[in-house]
Amino acid sequence: MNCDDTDYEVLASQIESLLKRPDGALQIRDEKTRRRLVEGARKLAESLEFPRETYRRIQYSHLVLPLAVVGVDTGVFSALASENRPFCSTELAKKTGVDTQLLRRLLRYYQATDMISQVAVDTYQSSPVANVLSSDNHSDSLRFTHKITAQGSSNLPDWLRSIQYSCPVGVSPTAWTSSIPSELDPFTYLKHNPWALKLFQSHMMAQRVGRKSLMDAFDFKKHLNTQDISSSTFLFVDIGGGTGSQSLAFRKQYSKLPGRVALQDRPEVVERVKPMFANIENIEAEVYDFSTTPQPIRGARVYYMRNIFHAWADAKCVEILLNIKAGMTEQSVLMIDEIAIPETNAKGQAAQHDLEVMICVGGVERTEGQWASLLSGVGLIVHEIVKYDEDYEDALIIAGLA
Ligand SMILES: C[S@@+](CC[C@H](N)C(=O)[O-])C[C@H]1O[C@@H](n2cnc3c(N)ncnc32)[C@H](O)[C@@H]1O
Repeated sequence: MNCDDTDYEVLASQIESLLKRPDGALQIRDEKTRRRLVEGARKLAESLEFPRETYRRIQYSHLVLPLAVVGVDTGVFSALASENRPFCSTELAKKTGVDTQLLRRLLRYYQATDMISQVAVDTYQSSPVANVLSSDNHSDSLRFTHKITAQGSSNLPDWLRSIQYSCPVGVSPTAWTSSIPSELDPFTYLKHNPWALKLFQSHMMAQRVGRKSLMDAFDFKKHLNTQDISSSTFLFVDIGGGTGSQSLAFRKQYSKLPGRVALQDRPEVVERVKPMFANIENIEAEVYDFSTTPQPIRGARVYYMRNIFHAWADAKCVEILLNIKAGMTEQSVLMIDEIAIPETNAKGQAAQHDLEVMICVGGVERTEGQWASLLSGVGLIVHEIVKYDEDYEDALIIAGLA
């Protein structure tokens, strides 16, 4: 027994027996408890490490992403996930065309990093994570991070030195575009590289899987000014709506409300979305540039923007906000669906997103205070900040004309 009364032998045995249970996490029904355990176990594991072990963990972290991409590209993960049974390396080599000797080394790494499990000598089985990595959106999301964000993060030390460690918000080229290198701004680069746009859109969708949905957490009907709504009223304008997931979710959830839903985005994005909207009533997609053009739809009830402002510096956000404000009337609200970072104890997810947008687009995730001052600077007043997913610091910032 230790002096702090914790019997570490017993604790270690309990943890080991929990780990032997198949699908252990699924047995914890209470989500709050599950998340507390995830966070507690992670912190405990890290606090138990000697500094030399932490150093090695950090040093070898660069292997995880490229090796996961190899697992996706070779079809190793999807081959394992195709059946709920173990496979030996020769069978997997036949299925994937990967040399058996190389495959054995890869499989050893995947089991050591818990991407798959090993059930006997030279015998491996899929795991929940390998099953997820086999899905198209997640595979492409990994490829996006590998081909784009990771190029920028490798370049980060040199890039930050080259800008004398100044705050890189709005700095162009970004850590990523200077690594390609490209003179194009990030979104124009995507336009000229359809392969990258496809990966980016998959990344956007995969990032949201399993996260709390705004449509479930927030009752738009309660906040919508539904007076005088007619079939021609614009209810929900999804500015920079991307793949259309939020426009579609809103239309589905409020199918009984009369009125129109519109998605606005760049031409190459609208072109992809239009066929998806073709057979759905009261939903449309139009080309609109929020940087240069005053909002053409006047008096919509909700102007909704998810993950837009974090790509831009304050000066550019002011231009975008003034363009939206030009369309707003007293009946309108602006709803910004983004991270609002707390001043203390920000979660890892939010801190990671902040660096991702810094690297890729020279952007920034803002604190609640930064949101309020940005909006008041253009004559908009924050009515309410609804935090709907504490783990990601996801928030809905609702503002109206001052
Ligand atoms: C990070 S994505 C967010 C997409 C979507 N709102 C979501 O949350 O899934 C940013 C979106 O802004 C669009 N965008 C970038 N610059 C734009 C501009 N000047 N005018 C209109 N849309 C723009 C991009 O094409 C992309 O679809």
